[in-house]
Amino acid sequence: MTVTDTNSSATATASSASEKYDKFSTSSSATEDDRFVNDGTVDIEAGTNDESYNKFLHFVESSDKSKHGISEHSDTGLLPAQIKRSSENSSGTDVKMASTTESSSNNDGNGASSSSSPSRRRMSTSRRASTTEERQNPFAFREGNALIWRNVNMTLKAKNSKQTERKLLNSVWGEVPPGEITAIMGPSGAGKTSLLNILAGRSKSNNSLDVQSEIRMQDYLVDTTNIAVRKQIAFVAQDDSLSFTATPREAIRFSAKLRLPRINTDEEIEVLTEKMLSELGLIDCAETMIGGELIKGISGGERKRTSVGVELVTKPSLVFLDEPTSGLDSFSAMQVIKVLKKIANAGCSVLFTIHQPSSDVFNSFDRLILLNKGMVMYQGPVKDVPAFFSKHNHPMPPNYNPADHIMEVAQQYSQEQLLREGFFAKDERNLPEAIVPKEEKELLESLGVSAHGDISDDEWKHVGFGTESLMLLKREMIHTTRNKKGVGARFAFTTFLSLLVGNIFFGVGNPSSFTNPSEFNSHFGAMVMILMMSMFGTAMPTLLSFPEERPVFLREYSTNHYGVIAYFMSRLATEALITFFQIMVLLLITYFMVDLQAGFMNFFIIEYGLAMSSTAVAVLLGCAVEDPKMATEFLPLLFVPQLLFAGFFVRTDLIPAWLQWAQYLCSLTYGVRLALLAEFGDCAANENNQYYLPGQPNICANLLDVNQVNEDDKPLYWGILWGLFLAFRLSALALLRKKATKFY
Ligand SMILES: Nc1ncnc2c1ncn2[C@@H]1O[C@H](COP(=O)(O)OP(=O)(O)OP(=O)(O)O)[C@@H](O)[C@H]1O
Repeated sequence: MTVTDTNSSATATASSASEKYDKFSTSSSATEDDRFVNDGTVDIEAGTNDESYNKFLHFVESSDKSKHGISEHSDTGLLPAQIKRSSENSSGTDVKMASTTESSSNNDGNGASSSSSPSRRRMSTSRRASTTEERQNPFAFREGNALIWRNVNMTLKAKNSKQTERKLLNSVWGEVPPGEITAIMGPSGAGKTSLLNILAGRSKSNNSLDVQSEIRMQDYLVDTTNIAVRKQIAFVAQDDSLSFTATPREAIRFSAKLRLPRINTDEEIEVLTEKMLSELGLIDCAETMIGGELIKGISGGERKRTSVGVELVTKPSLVFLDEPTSGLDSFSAMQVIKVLKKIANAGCSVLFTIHQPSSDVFNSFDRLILLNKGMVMYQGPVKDVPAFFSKHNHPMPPNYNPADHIMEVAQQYSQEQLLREGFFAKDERNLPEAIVPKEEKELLESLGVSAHGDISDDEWKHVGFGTESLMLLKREMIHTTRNKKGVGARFAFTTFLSLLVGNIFFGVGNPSSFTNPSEFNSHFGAMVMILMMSMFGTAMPTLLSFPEERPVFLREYSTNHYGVIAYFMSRLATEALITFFQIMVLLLITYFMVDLQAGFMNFFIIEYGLAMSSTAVAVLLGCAVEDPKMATEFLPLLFVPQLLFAGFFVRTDLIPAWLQWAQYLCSLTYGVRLALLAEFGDCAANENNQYYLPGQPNICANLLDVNQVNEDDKPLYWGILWGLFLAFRLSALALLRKKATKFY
């Protein structure tokens, strides 16, 4: 496939768009439009044409600022705490939001300047024409979202009266303008990742931490922990949570297909994917599996670049990256930074943390936020760094990496001395009052306009539930076939254990050689053993695999790949298929070796129902725990109650009354009852059965009686078995959805 450089067209588009911005910002129409309600918020529903936006702009800029202030009556559910704080802090003056693209050259580390507000301009654009060429271009123009923050505080709470609280971030402030790349640097432990996580909505107050922040996208006050807002931010985390059986090409294509509007054809997505791979130097390894602990795959650097590609291919307008160059050699690091620059040139706001950049990499940043012990030591354009450090007694040594120099200053001198020398400038920006959107929809409409052009609402939407489910299912199937070690081990163990059980209980199911009751007990024992094998053999891998795949799911869900239901359904379909084959293997060996009496298919259906039902419990437990190691701790919780309440160690009516309800949660109980009816139902009904011993009671009937099995209750047993399946699956779905939405 040929890959052409289309960046020039992106630049051309960008400049035409900025002309458009300028035109908007000089608009003089001053009448109040019907779309603007009295509190100054905009009614998106009423129309989004440019003329209306011009009016809105003029209205915003000329009317009483208090109209745009923070409304105590906002029903968005966003930032109730911050609404109050913002009202208190707000200057109420008529100064526009700082745009750092034109920062003054005598910057004193506070990066504030006074160009026209990017956020106001941003509101004035509509979806533009979208061409195939644009859709195939990873660097097509998009309308960036300025991110501005202040008063970001993070405090480690004191655990007891002897401890004191520890400020991890102290009144941190800053901004990420569209069209620029902003690096966060600082010594280890300075708070870089903490700041990035707070801005990206991935950190929130909890028992040990107190987190406060005031974050704006454009002029809108936002709660980035709100999942709807968080989905607007592309985030590349430090740990690359990628599906380990996918290839870089598949991972990037998957992200593009699910996250770009449906107007993008498969062909366009193919070209886009190839361009992204080429830009990131991933063509050579595009067909190699990403790999993980069990499978050797692409290198760490290639994995990192794949993570970057997965996010950038969606043409985000705001992207955060946590150490995108860690583990990369200087050439690859520069390659990544160049791609970030191109994305920024296309209108995106880019913010990332970085450790020890080379001087070339450092000089290619537009802006720098230098954190030291949780405080902003410097904030502003990178080109102003040498002058700033010289002015404050630490001139750059000649021929020295500026990044090394500023890190040395930050680490060698005490915070008090640096304060005396004039570092740690206070936030002197004069921000306008923030707008609190009336509805979440209003905020999302105003932030969500992107590079996808002037297209209909239908084409603008992402792919639907059907495509999401199919793509997920396809990926799950590929994962299963490629995960040879994992799936292979599952089938190998099943075969081995089946052969073991088959040999130990060889022929015990055949009553023709029956001479004494102990042989009958072996028959019953073999049946129960096969049931337990099918149950634990399928539930255990599921319990362990769910937490393993959890980081991938959480990343993809929180970055708008698909919904929880589509994910859940595709997992269910894959599990159902694997379970089918696993039970088939198990029964093909044990059924015939043990010589069971129930019909093969009859027994298969019971085994399958039991396995699916027990897997549902495993999925629920798997959703509840956060890491695979913790999942192994949960294994006894999966097994022991099943054995206790199954009825073959102790009759269920002998269990204390206050605990008897638990038997209805144990699928093994009902699997055993159904299997007993299938295996021994006929002989229980027939006094002269093959197990008959003269002078002895009907032992088949006795076995059913001891286990409280009643032929008439068969539909009830099936109902409970499938009812448990449904109940546990739905609970797991609800839990997963809750966890995904509250993922920090
Ligand atoms: N959840 C937490 N509980 C306790 N302390 C925390 C927590 N999160 C961060 N910290 C502390 O906050 C400080 C800043 O951590 P952070 O990871 O943000 O630093 P960093 O600048 O990214 O460091 P590095 O460059 O080493 O990754 C550290 O001292 C860290 O121990």
